[in-house]
Amino acid sequence: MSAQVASPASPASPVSTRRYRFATEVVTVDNKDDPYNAASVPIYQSATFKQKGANAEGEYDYSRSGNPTRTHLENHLAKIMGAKRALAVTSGMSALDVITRLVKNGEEIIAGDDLYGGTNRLLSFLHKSQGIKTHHIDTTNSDAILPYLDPHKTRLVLLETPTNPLIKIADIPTIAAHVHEKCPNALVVVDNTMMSPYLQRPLELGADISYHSGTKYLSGHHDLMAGVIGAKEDSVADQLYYVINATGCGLGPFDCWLLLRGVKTLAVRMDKQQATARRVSQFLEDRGLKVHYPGSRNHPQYELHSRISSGPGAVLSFETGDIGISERIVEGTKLWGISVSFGCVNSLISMPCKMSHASIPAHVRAERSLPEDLIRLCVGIEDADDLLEDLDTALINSGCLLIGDKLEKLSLEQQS
Ligand SMILES: Cc1ncc(COP(=O)(O)O)c(C=O)c1O
Ligand SMILES: N[C@@H](CCSC[C@H](N)C(=O)O)C(=O)O
Repeated sequence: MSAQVASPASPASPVSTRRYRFATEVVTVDNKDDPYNAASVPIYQSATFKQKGANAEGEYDYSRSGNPTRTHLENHLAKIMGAKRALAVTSGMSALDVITRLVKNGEEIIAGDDLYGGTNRLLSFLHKSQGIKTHHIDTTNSDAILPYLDPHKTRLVLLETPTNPLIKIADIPTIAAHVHEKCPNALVVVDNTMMSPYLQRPLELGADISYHSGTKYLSGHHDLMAGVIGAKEDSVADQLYYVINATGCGLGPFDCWLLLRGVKTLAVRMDKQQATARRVSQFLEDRGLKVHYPGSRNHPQYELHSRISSGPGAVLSFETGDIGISERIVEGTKLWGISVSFGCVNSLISMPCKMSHASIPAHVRAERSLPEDLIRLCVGIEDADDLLEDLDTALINSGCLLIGDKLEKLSLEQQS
């Protein structure tokens, strides 16, 4: 791929339209041009590609600009995301960094007030380093954005839905319609990491760009870092590609290969993880805990989420009302690994305020009503009964008392 231009005719451009259902398309990687009919796309572990002559540049010259393994991955991702073109970069944060480079000095971003800690950090950094302001709004209220939309300033509207970690839902079609009506030059960007393209399809719901931390569900095994950007229009994809080549954050061949391998099992992994997550959510609600999960009919936006997605996914969070109890629950589990991140085949447990969201200053977390005792669960593919038994033991041993079916906090006297 030429290093000089963001070529619309680059090998990453042609995208076949989806012909089969998702579970079929995701496992069907187009490799028909392979000279040896290799069943798995090879890893082109090469930084450079030779030319036949000084004026005879081939399809690829340098892996920062393009690499055949990356092209296969990007074409496959574009197909499953319903994107005109997809681009693979070194992490989810790198994907957001590339996207925010479309914002010029003096322009503004609008984002949610519940969002991944690293995203908040990057937006704060943009403000400090370049004066690019972000307005944080409540994305559960589709009209909350209206006073902030400015056709001369608004460049990006960034939605996480469900949000990390409070699992709030944004009405993508309604918000996108507001944005496009009032600010024709603004781009609606959806972080679709928690859902994956299997469960939610932002580009079909009105977004201009959808991006993912490929570190999570797309790869599924926590063995690589990656970011994926899908654009609805070639003109936007060309600008993003230009930034990727200019800054050198394209994903390396081995990680492209790992991601291409991992993504094939996305649908089966997600089905299993989601089925168990539904049980975990019910189990916690039955014990009287406040659970945040869009698969629960008690979630305030259950109907909305059911309209814009085809499932609730496998990340949920819950409150205990007491930081000490939460710590004991997290540390009392054996099967649930204490770890940041989600989307892995192994189940994980964490306390966002101490881990993934610790970079958000405590007073900002408080202003945004992020509970310090919140526990986040990322449900894996283990046996569901084992996971529930492990959680049950940790709950009982945490200082909670089971009264009937409900957990009650033990008084200090009772604990001693
Ligand atoms: C919702 C969300 N978006 C983006 C990211 C960033 O992804 P990465 O860790 O791959 O940079 C994360 C987590 O890190 C996340 O939770
Ligand atoms: N130390 C890291 C924390 C990464 S959190 C990863 C993931 N998005 C999650 O929500 O758990 C950092 O500061 O970025």
